[in-house]
This record gives sequence, structure tokens and C-alpha cells, in this order.
Amino acid sequence: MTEIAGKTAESYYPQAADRDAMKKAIMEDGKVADFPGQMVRKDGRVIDISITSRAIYDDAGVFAGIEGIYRDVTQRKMMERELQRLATTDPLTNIANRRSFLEQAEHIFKSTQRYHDSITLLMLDLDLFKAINDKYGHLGGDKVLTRFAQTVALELRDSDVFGRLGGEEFCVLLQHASQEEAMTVAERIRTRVQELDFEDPDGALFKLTVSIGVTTNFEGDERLAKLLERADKALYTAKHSGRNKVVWFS
Ligand SMILES: Nc1nc2c(ncn2[C@@H]2O[C@H](COP(=O)(O)OP(=O)(O)OP(=O)(O)O)[C@@H](O)[C@H]2O)c(=O)[nH]1
Repeated sequence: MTEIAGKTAESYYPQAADRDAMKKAIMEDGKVADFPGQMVRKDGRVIDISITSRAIYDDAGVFAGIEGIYRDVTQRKMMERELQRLATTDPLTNIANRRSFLEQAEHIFKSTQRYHDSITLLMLDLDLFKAINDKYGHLGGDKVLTRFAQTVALELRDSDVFGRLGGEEFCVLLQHASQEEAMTVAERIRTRVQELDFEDPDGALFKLTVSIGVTTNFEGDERLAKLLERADKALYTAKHSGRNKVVWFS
């Protein structure tokens, strides 16, 4: 008791917003159940808690305080975060999986529409990747995909979204980039990939290239799918005009 004497209940809640939200809910409904929040432990560590609490009143019906149970749900929250990470991450390359990429891109596309902003989509596809698999096996191919994803990620900013759409097809969404800036990023990615030296199981080095289709949002685009279609067409042009190219949709 001496450890808590003189301290207010508020001093245990690190987030003023949590504290105020819980107070408001109790004052309005008289109770809360499984209410999420955070609390500072004796050793100073912040833990996730779940609060089940109710208001108490004196004989005259005047509010006299709050009583309740606080459960440490840190483990549960950690598990939820891990499940969320697993559900949104491509297990091979550790970047966003298809669903997560499309969700994020859709969200950005919608706000872009609202604020008449511009976004750019880069569709990337490794060249003649089937031959890599045939020569070095599926595991060898997987190593190449991982190294490729790491290389691309290094060329991007935090505000860019990068995901694996499937197989050897990847997509990047750039925000607030002009056509010139987007083409510079795409060219830089193409060059970096071309410069990489991959190693086969016997230690021999081999090369790989990537083709990239690029497009931006047009007036009248109602869905992100329009951009994906155009980037795909530009990619098709890059593939059919010799590969290892960046093509702007026109
Ligand atoms: N190692 C590995 N290979 C994959 C994975 N997903 C798809 N692939 C392979 O990627 C190859 C894609 O080959 P294709 O679509 O024929 O195209 P490509 O050989 O890259 O030729 P172009 O795209 O025309 O340059 C196929 O052999 C797939 O089996 C994966 O997760 N790991």
C-alpha cells in the first residue's frame, strides 16, 4: 500500500486518451467490459490491459468512485500483432503480400481521388525467371526472389508501398511523384538489379534482369484496377520489346 499511497489512479495510465475514453464510457453507461488500454507497471514497463469496471455510488446516489478488474493482456496483444503480421506479409520475401498491398494501395488511391493528388504504380516482373528455377531449382529461385525484394526495398521511401502480387511479379506504389521522378526510381531499380551478382550452389555467379511497367492515375479513373491494368500493359510492352526495360504507359 505504501507504494501507491499518494499517487492518483491517473498516474498509472500512460495514454491520456485511454483514460478519458474509459472515464467517459463509465460516466455514460455506468460500466465498461473488456475495455482496452495501457498501464505502467511498478518496474516502469508499459503493458496492454483490459478493464472491466463499474461506477460506484454512495447511499445518497452520488458518484463515489470506480471499482474494477484490470487484466494484463500483453501476451494476447502480442499474439494478435503477430497474427496480423503473418496475415499481411509474404513469408518468402517479408514484404506485403498481395492482399495487404492491394488494401494499402486502394486506401491511398481513394484519398488521392479526394485530394486530386497523383500516385504512380510500378509493375515489376523478373525476366526469364523460369530458366532460373529450371537451372537452380525452386530453392535457388526463392533465394533470388528474396534478394530481389531486398534490393528494391532499399530504393524506396517509407511512404512507398511495396508488395508481392504473386510468383515473380511485384508492385510498387509511389506517392506524390512526378512522371520524371517515378521513371528515375524505376530506372534505378532496373539498374540495381542488373548490377547484382547472384551465386549458384557451386559458387558461380549469374545475372538477372527485371522489366517494369509504369503508369499514373488519370482523370476519370474510378478504381485502382485501372492503374493495375495499365501498368500491366506497359509491362507487357517492356517484355515484348526485349526485356530489362522500364516502359511508361502511353
Ligand atoms: N522459386 C520460385 N519460383 C516461382 C515462385 N512463384 C512462381 N515461380 C516461378 O516463376 C516462373 C515464372 O515464369 P514465366 O511466367 O513463364 O515467366 P518468365 O520465365 O519469368 O519469363 P518472362 O516473364 O516472359 O520474362 C515459373 O517457372 C514459376 O514456377 C516462387 O514462389 N518461387
